[in-house]
Amino acid sequence: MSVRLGCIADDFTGATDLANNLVRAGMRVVQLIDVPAAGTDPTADPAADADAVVITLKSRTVPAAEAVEASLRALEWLRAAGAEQIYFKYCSTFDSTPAGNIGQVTEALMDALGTDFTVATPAFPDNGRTVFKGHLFVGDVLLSESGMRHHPLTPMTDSNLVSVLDAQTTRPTGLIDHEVVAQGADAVRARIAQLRTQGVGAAIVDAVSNDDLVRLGAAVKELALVTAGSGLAIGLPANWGFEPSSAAAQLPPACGRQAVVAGSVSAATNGQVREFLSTGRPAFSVDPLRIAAGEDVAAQALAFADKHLADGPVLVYSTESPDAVRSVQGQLGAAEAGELVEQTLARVAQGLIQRGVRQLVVAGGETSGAVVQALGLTGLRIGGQIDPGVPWCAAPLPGGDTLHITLKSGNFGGPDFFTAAFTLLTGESK
Ligand SMILES: Nc1ncnc2c1ncn2[C@@H]1O[C@H](COP(=O)(O)OP(=O)(O)OP(=O)(O)O)[C@@H](O)[C@H]1O
Ligand SMILES: O=C(O)[C@@H](O)C(=O)CO
Repeated sequence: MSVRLGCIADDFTGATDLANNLVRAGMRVVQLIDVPAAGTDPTADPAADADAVVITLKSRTVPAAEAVEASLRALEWLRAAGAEQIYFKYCSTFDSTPAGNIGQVTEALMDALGTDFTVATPAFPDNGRTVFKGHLFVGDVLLSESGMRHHPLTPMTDSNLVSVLDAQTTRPTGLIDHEVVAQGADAVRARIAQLRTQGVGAAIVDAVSNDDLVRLGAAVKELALVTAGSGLAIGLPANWGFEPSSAAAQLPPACGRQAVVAGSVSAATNGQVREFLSTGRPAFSVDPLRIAAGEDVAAQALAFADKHLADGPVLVYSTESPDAVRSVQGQLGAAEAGELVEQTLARVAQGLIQRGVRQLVVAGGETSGAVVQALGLTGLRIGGQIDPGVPWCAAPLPGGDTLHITLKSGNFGGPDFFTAAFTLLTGESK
């Protein structure tokens, strides 16, 4: 059987978030890290029995030309695997800047697919992301009033997604508003036909509930390309007859030591770090200025971990308040600080695996990308959901052992995520 849905995710936490929603909507999903090497036969690999394949890229904050090139390579592979529809997954907070990459990648995929129209919606109501009149809300506040206004790489200061996307595209951007979505799939299809005659390339779609996403899913059945956060995955699989299922893939039993590596500076991760510290468990703070000064901070973190790993989860974090992050960025530059921290945390993760960690929580999309690449993981099996958008996954390590890993989006997860995740995995009470 060939792949129904081919997905391209612009970061690592986002890819597992999407895979999780597709699994829960009844699809068998394979998540691949990066595009398989040229010459790999798509029918001779695990994608052969998958209903959906999610290709994981780290293309959210790289220069737009690089993101386009990687996305087109992924598209080519997915089409060769037989994908009938393409899903470009970006962040539920629409993380991008006028320089990209959501609009630029969307248009490149449209051109390659020879299609003149697509939809765009980051709505994910289960995680408080709703879109109304084209404006994105995070919980009860507009995007521009949420913690995302301080994001170190993609500060989101405009909540009007029509204007945000329009600044990134050559074709005009339109809106399918809630009044239309509420009327059902036929009304959405009629609006799409109207927008097409007006030359609109992509339309932001309002959605404030899962029912809206189900209606939208049915309406976009015939589109070659859809673009969204993970929420639309709630509504799409039904187009092929899949039904929601709570039977996520069973992962093998977890063993080994436990650790958390947090490089996210989002509001939810800040709360989770505070909560972990309040329990008195061992935690090591990574200071970017020390890395920049030439100290071997990764070695210091691992020496700290050596003392505590035998007693339970150890946290290594660079998570800081927005003010502290701004101050570091002012001294080092935002991209440079990000890169230094990511590379250090990736080395820490490698060292933790060498020290017997087999249950690893990673917080932050960019951070997850750096860690997964450093660990040489090539694919993830999706297991049970810890919190909306965050499943446990399993991956073979290059040495043959199984690593249980969860890639937590910066703003996802409850306050006690860093301990609750292990409790769920091992079935032990706290
Ligand atoms: N103390 C710090 N000072 C400056 N930059 C930091 C600091 N800690 C982390 N960073 C950088 O900030 C960026 C955080 O991005 P990341 O994607 O990992 O987290 P996030 O944006 O919260 O998560 P998500 O993308 O899943 O929402 C990374 O590049 C990281 O290296
Ligand atoms: O959509 C989201 O918010 C997440 O899956 C994500 O992409 C965070 O990086």
